[in-house]
Amino acid sequence: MLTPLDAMERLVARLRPVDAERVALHAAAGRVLAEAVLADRDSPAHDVSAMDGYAVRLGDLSNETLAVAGEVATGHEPPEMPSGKALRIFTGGCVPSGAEAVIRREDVEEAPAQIRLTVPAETIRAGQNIRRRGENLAAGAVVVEAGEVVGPSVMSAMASFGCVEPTVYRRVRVGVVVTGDELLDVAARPEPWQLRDSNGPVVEAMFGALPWVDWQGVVRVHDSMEALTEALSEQLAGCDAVLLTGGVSMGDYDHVPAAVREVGGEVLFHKLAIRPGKPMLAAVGPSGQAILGLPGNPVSVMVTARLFGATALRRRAGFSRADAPTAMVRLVNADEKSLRLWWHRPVRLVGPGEAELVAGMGSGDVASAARSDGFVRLPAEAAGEGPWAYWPWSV
Ligand SMILES: Nc1nc2c(c(=O)[nH]1)N[C@H]1C(S)=C(S)[C@@H](COP(=O)(O)OP(=O)(O)OC[C@H]3O[C@@H](n4cnc5c(N)ncnc54)[C@H](O)[C@@H]3O)O[C@H]1N2
Ligand code: MOO
Repeated sequence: MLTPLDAMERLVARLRPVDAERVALHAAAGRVLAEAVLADRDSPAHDVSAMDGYAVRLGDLSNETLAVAGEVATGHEPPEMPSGKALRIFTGGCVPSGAEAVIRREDVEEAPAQIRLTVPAETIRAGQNIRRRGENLAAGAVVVEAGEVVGPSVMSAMASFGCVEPTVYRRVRVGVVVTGDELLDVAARPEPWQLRDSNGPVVEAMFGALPWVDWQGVVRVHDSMEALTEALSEQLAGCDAVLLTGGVSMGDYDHVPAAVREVGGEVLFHKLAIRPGKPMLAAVGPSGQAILGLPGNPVSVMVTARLFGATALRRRAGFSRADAPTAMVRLVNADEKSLRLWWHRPVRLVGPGEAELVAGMGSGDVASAARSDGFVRLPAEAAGEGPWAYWPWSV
């Protein structure tokens, strides 16, 4: 049986990013860059002061005191450096040509029109407290590669380098088909043989509000081949990725594998060496859509959506790092249990790099899962405290 690592590789290899579009900078927050951001000028664009202080020529420091000729005004072209005098300068101010160092305010005694050094003149070196033009990056260089998400740090660079209308991937249209005759709306009062649909809301909570997702909604269908095929092809017509829940294992009413084939899906894998979620299916639709059949048990849906759903959507969204695990944690209450499958166990974070296993009754136990922050992965046959790869439930 396929390992989750091989399955992930197969999935990523067969999916392609959606098209790109240009958007205004403010609308690019949270979106994925489809083109690299380039520096439109040197950074910094001029030699600048790293401190509040005084710009000086080194040769003038032998004098006991130095007259202050004026200041370098912020936001203006710097004046010429006068000889035999200092210029007051502020952090980020452009260093006048001819100035060789900036002396910090706290290293001088300040009088209204002159300064006196309070540190030995020999300790002031050429270039001291000056950040050189282009020392961060030269004009034309790549600041951020395509495939990165526009978070606060990327936004800062884009604004600084005048990226007025960046090219980003368009948002990935995601739809969901939830299957099961036993399922009712959350507002319903179920009989003991019925259930409220929790998988639809779970998948929506995981992906629906992401800035790079265009949420197309959840449709619920009965366990009939006709109803399922119709719902799936309707969702595929308007989506870049469709997630199905339930109906993917061995039961007489598990129509998902047949329906996926019926609508022209090419199955990439069906059944993985994982718990929970072993019956999982992945396919590619006729126009490159990601199709995932997530096993119906609620915790299986949470785990497989977080692992394979997130990766498939990120790949379609254009992320260069589609399947990076987020962190490693050590278990503070490890046991010696292991499986011949790759085991995903709910945990609660208890400290930096530390997590606690949350006891539960398996993949139908939503009450226990609700006390966890995410899950760890133990490879087949592995046991003990780890550290293990950890995924938070939230993407
Ligand atoms: N003979 C076998 N039977 C099963 C196997 C197997 O390998 N051989 N695998 C088991 C595993 S593991 C899982 S997981 C389940 C997954 O099966 P399905 O994807 O076909 O899921 P369903 O049978 O439709 O549902 C399973 C379970 O989850 C509940 N469910 C379904 N949808 C929802 C929803 N939207 N909200 C809340 N709960 C939901 C459903 O009522 C069932 O209780 O198969 C095992 N069987
Ligand atoms: O592995 Mo299933 O996914 O037990 O619920």
